[in-house]
Order: sequence, then C-alpha cells, then structure tokens
Amino acid sequence: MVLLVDAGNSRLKWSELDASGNISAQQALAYGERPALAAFLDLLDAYPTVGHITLVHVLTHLFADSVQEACAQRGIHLHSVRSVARAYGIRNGYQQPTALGADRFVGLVAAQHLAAGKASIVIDCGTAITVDALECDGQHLGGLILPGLQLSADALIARAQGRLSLSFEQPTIVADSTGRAIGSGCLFGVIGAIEGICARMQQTLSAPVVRILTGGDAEYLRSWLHGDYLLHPDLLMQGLAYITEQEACTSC
Ligand SMILES: Nc1ncnc2c1ncn2[C@@H]1O[C@H](COP(=O)(O)OP(=O)(O)O)[C@@H](O)[C@H]1O
Ligand SMILES: CC(C)(COP(=O)(O)O)[C@@H](O)C(=O)NCCC(=O)O
Ligand SMILES: [K+]
Repeated sequence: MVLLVDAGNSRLKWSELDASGNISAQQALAYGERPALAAFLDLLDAYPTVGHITLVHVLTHLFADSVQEACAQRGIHLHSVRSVARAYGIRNGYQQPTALGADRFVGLVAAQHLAAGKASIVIDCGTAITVDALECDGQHLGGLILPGLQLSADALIARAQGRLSLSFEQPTIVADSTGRAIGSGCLFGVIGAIEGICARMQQTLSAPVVRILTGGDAEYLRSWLHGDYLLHPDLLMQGLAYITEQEACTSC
C-alpha cells in the first residue's frame, strides 16, 4: 500500500493511493505540543501494511533523518520529494531552486495538471500563506510568503504586553470587542492580501489565469474571497500522487 504524506509546520496530512491511482480522502492531524515526528510515527503504526511513502515536508534535517530511519527499520520505501531546478513538467523560478519549499514545488506540480494548459496562481493557506505564479508552459515565475491566518493573530497576541483575546466568530469590518477586532482584522488582512497579490500577480502571467486555493484555511478563506478560486484542500496529495506515478514505484 502507498501512503502520500505532507508534513507542514502545523499539521500532518495524508492519503492512501491505490493501484488505480485513486486517492483516499485527505486526513489531517495537528501536532499541537507534540513534535512532528511523534505524529509521523503514530501514522506508521496506524498503517502497518504500508510499503511505500511519498513524503513532502518543510521540517528539519533531524526530522528527515529520523523519518528515513523509521521507514528503513520497517522496510518501507521512502521517497522524500525535494525542490529541484526542473522536474515533473515544472521549471523552478528560484535563483537557488532547492531553497523553494518542497510543499510549494509539489503544489506547482499539481497545479500544472489542474490548470490544463492555462497559467495559474497557487495559494497555500497553511501556517504561512504562500502565493506562487506558474506560467502555462510550466515555468514558475516565483512567489510570496506571508504569515497565515492563525499565525498572524498568534504573533500579535504573543507580542502584545497586555492580555489580548482572539475570536474568529462572526467576522465584521466594524468589530465592537478586542477579540473580534483582532480576529476580523487578521481575516480581512489576509483576504485583502490574497486578492491584492493575485491581482498584481495576474499581470505577470499570460491570460487566462486559474487561481487555486489549498491548505488548512482554504475553505474558510474561500467563503470571504471575491472572485473565482478553485478550492482544492488536497492539492498536495494530487501532486504527490502524480510524482509517485512518474517515479513508477516498483516496491509498492
Ligand atoms: N483542526 C485543525 N487543527 C489545527 N489547525 C487547523 C484545523 N483546521 C484548520 N486549521 C487551520 O489550518 C492551518 C494549518 O494548515 P495546514 O495547511 O495544515 O498547514 P501546514 O501545512 O503549515 O501544517 C492552521 O494554521 C489553522 O488555521
Ligand atoms: C514557506 C513555508 C514555511 C510554508 O510552510 P507551511 O505553511 O506549509 O508549513 C515553507 O514552504 C518553507 O519552509 N519554504 C522554504 C522557503 C521558501 O519557500 O522560500
Ligand atoms: K503554506
């Protein structure tokens, strides 16, 4: 059995990939106070028959080494996807291609297929929000990184001397309490940022442009965004599935 795994800064996400190329519904587990490795090891315990894992992560070398060791001990074949200058139809736009987050690279691979010959903007709303511009021919132009919705609010509260509250309930542009003022401020700040960045980024791409939204906050943010955004919370699973097929895994 093949597992597709995405280890971000806040949550572990995974899907099963069957022999026909079908992906099971994405599942997610927040790390909370635990290290990401503990969540990964729990996942291995939950899937004792897994033979191959295609992994994308944005974590440390220590995490990568420990994951490699845990998989080797269990006889699991591990493919950890990295950003490279050129692969799977994508030409990386970074000056130093390996510096691009591997999650962003996998998102671009999936977007290239979804956009079906059109240019695209990939917006990944996780711990950070990343926005990437992809030309119709697979040339990545580059992108932006900004704090995600939860992180923006957490950072403000952590930095303030006083005790500030936070509420994402019933967002409003005219909040009448501290909690809603911060929650609504961060929400509409992120919404304005995404809309503004997309409007500017679109001018650097050939029309028409498909905007693709993914990440843990994608569905919530979609409800506040004006304009057309394709919602694909499992975009990285789609990218990992494509990469697994391209690598023609023989050990699965
Ligand atoms: N059940 C949940 N637990 C934790 N975060 C969640 C949950 N549902 C949605 N989120 C949101 O998803 C974000 C993390 O999204 P995700 O794409 O998994 O991030 P990352 O790839 O950085 O781990 C959090 O910052 C939070 O705002
Ligand atoms: C920007 C990120 C922190 C986003 O991580 P995430 O929100 O998905 O956990 C990650 O893609 C990363 O560590 N990137 C490396 C730097 C870069 O892409 O330029
Ligand atoms: K992200």
